[in-house]
Amino acid sequence: MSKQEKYVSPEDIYDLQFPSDPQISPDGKKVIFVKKWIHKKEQKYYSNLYSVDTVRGTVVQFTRGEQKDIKPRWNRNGKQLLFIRSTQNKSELLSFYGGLGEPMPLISLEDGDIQDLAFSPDDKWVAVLIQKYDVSGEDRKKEPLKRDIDRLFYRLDGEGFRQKRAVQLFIVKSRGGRLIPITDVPRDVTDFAWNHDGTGIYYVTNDHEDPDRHMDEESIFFYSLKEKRHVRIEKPAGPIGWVQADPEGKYLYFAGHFKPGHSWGAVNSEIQQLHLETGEIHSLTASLDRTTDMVTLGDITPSFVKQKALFQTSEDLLFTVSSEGANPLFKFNILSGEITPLLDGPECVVSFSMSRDGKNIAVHLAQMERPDEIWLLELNSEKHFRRITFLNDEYMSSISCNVPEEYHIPSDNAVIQSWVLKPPGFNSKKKYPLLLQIHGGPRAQYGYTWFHEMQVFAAAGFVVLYTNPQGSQGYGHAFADAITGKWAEPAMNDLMAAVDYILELGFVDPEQCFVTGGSYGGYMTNWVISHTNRFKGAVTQRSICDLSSFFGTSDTGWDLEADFHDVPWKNPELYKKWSPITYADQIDTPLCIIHSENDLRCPVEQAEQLFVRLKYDKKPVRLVLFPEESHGLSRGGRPDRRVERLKLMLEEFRVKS
Ligand SMILES: CSCC[C@H](NC=O)C(=O)N[C@@H](CO)C(=O)O
Repeated sequence: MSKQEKYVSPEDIYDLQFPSDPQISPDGKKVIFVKKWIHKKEQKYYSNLYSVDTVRGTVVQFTRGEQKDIKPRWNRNGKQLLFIRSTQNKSELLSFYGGLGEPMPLISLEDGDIQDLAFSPDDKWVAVLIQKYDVSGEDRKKEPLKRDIDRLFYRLDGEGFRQKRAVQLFIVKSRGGRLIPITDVPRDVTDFAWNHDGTGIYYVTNDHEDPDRHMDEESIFFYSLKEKRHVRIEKPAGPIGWVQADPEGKYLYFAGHFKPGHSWGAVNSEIQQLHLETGEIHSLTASLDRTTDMVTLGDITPSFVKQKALFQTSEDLLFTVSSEGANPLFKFNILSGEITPLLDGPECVVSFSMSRDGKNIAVHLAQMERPDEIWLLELNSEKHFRRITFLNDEYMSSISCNVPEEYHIPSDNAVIQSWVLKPPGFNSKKKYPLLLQIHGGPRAQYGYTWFHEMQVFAAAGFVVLYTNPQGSQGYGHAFADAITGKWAEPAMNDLMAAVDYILELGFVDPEQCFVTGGSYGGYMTNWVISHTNRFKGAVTQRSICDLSSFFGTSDTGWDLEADFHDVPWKNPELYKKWSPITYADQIDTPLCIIHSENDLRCPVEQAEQLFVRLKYDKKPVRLVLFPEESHGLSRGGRPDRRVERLKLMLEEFRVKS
């Protein structure tokens, strides 16, 4: 087989390299990053730290072994590097001092998980977030005799029954010593930041008296190390993504909004500047009408990464937003209020870090042309952006694949950004089968990432169409909010407009159109096939078909109230109207239902209901369940199950085409 004849296959996830979290040294000379890898025999993911020299480009493996090494963080003089290591039985905060030798443990826990860390401004202390377990040691693996549930938010997808002990903030001396607890709050501390001079720490928690019914009403506190006192920072109610102190100590910055009670993502998360003396709050990013959350979806690119805004100088704050399939990097000047783009190409800044002088910025970048790599933005006399890792080049040169083409498709009230990925060796005179992919969220976006799943289908001969219909994030508040109270409309209209548009181009066989989607995308797949017979086959994944039962069985199902402004027992008709299962008798499209047995976000009962209903009616339906897996099977599930899922979808569509 010649080099050009090898196409992307499901098994290629074993060949891909997954870099993330680049942390540039204060002098800008090297970047430490995390590289995730798959242990094929064990079918597990591990991660190690690597270092790349920003001048010579040499890459050195910093840590080795079958563990998860994450969150490398430099101190300010660049002499110490801390990171978190998780093994089967331990969670450790490890320290490299002087860059040589074996890392030494600062904290070693067998009864808890270390989740995050940050050096104090003088480097003498480290603040850490830790979740201690309810039970430790071997007992953790045993099932209890019974479970007494006394709260609404008692399970979390990917985790299971929630720990009773919340995530708390601690500090420890950076050279080692006793772990000192800072918080003892009933709910998780979800973010924190040292203040400008290291005399205290800001932290975020939900201290609402009914936090589970008010998950988007979070508070910020300041803990003074000298006075040993917690003070609430007054602000209007609303969710908070992260907090950041300013270098002068005058303001506090955080990401969020003040419209609680809205569905997640329907309102933009904006960067808020709070004047610490007057309490005045001002949104820095309102004029952009974009969310600062990273909501671009991918199956090898991480989504929903928390990236704080970082001060480049005492006047310039750097931050990212999600916009039109991209995640540009912007600079906000505190004095002039001017916002200037630093990176605004068709690409996604997933995360970034800065050298001490702010002139070198290490970027985890996603693009459509290649799987994610680490890049360096140099802001000296001229702006220079260059790639400094080439981890996936060997893989990319071994396969033949296309870059998606972008279309802007008119629909009733909007223009829908869409991408078409053509099969390798595409010939416009031929007619190809079409696969419409529908994303979940719903307030998320497809965008400029190299998407393994899309490439697999293109390699198998499909024209893959993926779009951001109304309800997606990245096009402003009104666009994201357009599906509120409805969910299926106007998204259905937009999706069909996109299919019609592509059919008009003449290279798709209208008799060979297929549809798939996951989560909300699965909901829309169910909706599509219960409202049109134009598709020859469908695969619905981790889907929702009955909003009413979803309300009570999903880990956060009651959040639907924010979307539908009502609850199912008071307005059953509304929930029925927008539930695809209501229209099940209209489904004639052959359907394959894929669901993970441990999906707590869209519980397996959703798949079961749809399957039994269609099977009872003798409709062409197949149910494929994946044991042990949670909602995130397609991007973080056991590797062989990820491969199997793709293979079975290919088989489903191939048999029918
Ligand atoms: C709002 S109900 C649950 C839908 C789910 N949202 C968050 O978990 C969803 O659509 N998820 C997407 C995006 O993460 C998915 O692809 O799983």
